[in-house]
Amino acid sequence: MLARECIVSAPGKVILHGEHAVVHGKVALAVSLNLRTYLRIQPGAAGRVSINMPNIDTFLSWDMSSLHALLPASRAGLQNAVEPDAAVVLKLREYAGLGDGLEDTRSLAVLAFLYIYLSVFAESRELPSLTMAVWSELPTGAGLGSSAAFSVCLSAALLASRGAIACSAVEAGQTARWSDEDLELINKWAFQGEKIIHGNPSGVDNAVGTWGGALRYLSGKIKPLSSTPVLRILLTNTRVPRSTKVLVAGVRDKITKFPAIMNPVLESIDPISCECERILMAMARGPEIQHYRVLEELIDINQHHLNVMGVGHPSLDRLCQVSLAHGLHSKLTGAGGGGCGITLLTPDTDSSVVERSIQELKDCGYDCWETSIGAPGVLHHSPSSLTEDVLKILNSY
Ligand SMILES: Nc1ncnc2c1ncn2[C@@H]1O[C@H](COP(=O)(O)OP(=O)(O)OP(=O)(O)O)[C@@H](O)[C@H]1O
Ligand SMILES: C[C@@](O)(CCO)CC(=O)[O-]
Ligand SMILES: [Mg+2]
Repeated sequence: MLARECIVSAPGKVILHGEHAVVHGKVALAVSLNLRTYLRIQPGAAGRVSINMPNIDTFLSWDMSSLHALLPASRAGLQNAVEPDAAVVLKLREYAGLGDGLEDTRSLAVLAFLYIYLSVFAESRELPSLTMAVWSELPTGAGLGSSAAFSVCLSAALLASRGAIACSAVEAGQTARWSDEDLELINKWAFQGEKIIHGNPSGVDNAVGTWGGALRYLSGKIKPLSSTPVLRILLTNTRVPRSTKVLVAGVRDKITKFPAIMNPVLESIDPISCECERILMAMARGPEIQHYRVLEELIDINQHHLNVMGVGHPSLDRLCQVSLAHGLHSKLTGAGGGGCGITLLTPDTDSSVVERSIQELKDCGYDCWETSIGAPGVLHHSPSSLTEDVLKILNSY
């Protein structure tokens, strides 16, 4: 049985530049979003573990004795988040009665839960009864880091329940952050969750979900970009469903098939991200309209590269065309193949142009809204710090 309930949240993210290339050791620039995933675990009915994930229409409950049989034989220790191996994942799949289709990414959330739950409690050999509920403001599987926000929440809540990171009660109406050391551990386990959901993640999405703000990410090295200008960004969800796991695997296959063509494309995306970072730093010292012109060009150049990598989609081409007709520049964000795109709004963009663009994109059947970026990373919540809507949803399970 758990000692008490634990409520956490983590933000989604927008990748400005470097998606896909970052999986292959190139730089990515990413920022957190003001849309969050909320997760609560609380003591459950004795002898049962129940998970409620309304965003993906998944509600499951297991008997504790059957879960005990799945505990890994080795106890690698909490500090060394262990990579899920294929045999373990297969065993969990069979246990949960899940098919092995690449397409059904929803089932991967169940696997991520089982894997982190069993691993985190493996050492104590005592599995607690619990009930988990997750609710997200993020569209699922649309390029805004919903899988990472979910994995970060899962990791934080389970580590806190295990007593592996601080879990003191939060004052009414307040939220609390964890120490850097605790955040490192949350991020390590969230990365394992992402491995189950993405196959071969770079780690950039879970880093943003954990630390929040703006950051530069390169091969596991995270550099916070503390002085970035306030950028106005339009987010468009084409509502075309896609799976990051499938898209990342597709890019890997293309690189294997055409290394001499694809490696230079990756090499060329790297300086796009670096140039963007340089401009953002210059803008933080004093933004000029010329900086925005460069950012717009970088967006166009990167979008072409992403198309060459095979992660474009006609719905994203349409987003680029519609926004460009109003003088605005867009690119896909996240894994592409549908999902979301970003459009840069500049100080010389008239508000009527923004309104017309939003309307035209909505007329295409897309969701479109101006977003705000730079939200805090993973948070520990008191129940009264949640909005009534979120609390109502979490309380209904
Ligand atoms: N709120 C949620 N509840 C349960 N599972 C979730 C939730 N949000 C995301 N997931 C899991 O993440 C999967 C979607 O992850 P995927 O990586 O394909 O998209 P994304 O993270 O939204 O986009 P990107 O990786 O491009 O930023 C879902 O199918 C599900 O397994
Ligand atoms: C496509 C990708 O680069 C970003 C997905 O948000 C995958 C990853 O970095 O893990
Ligand atoms: Mg994802």
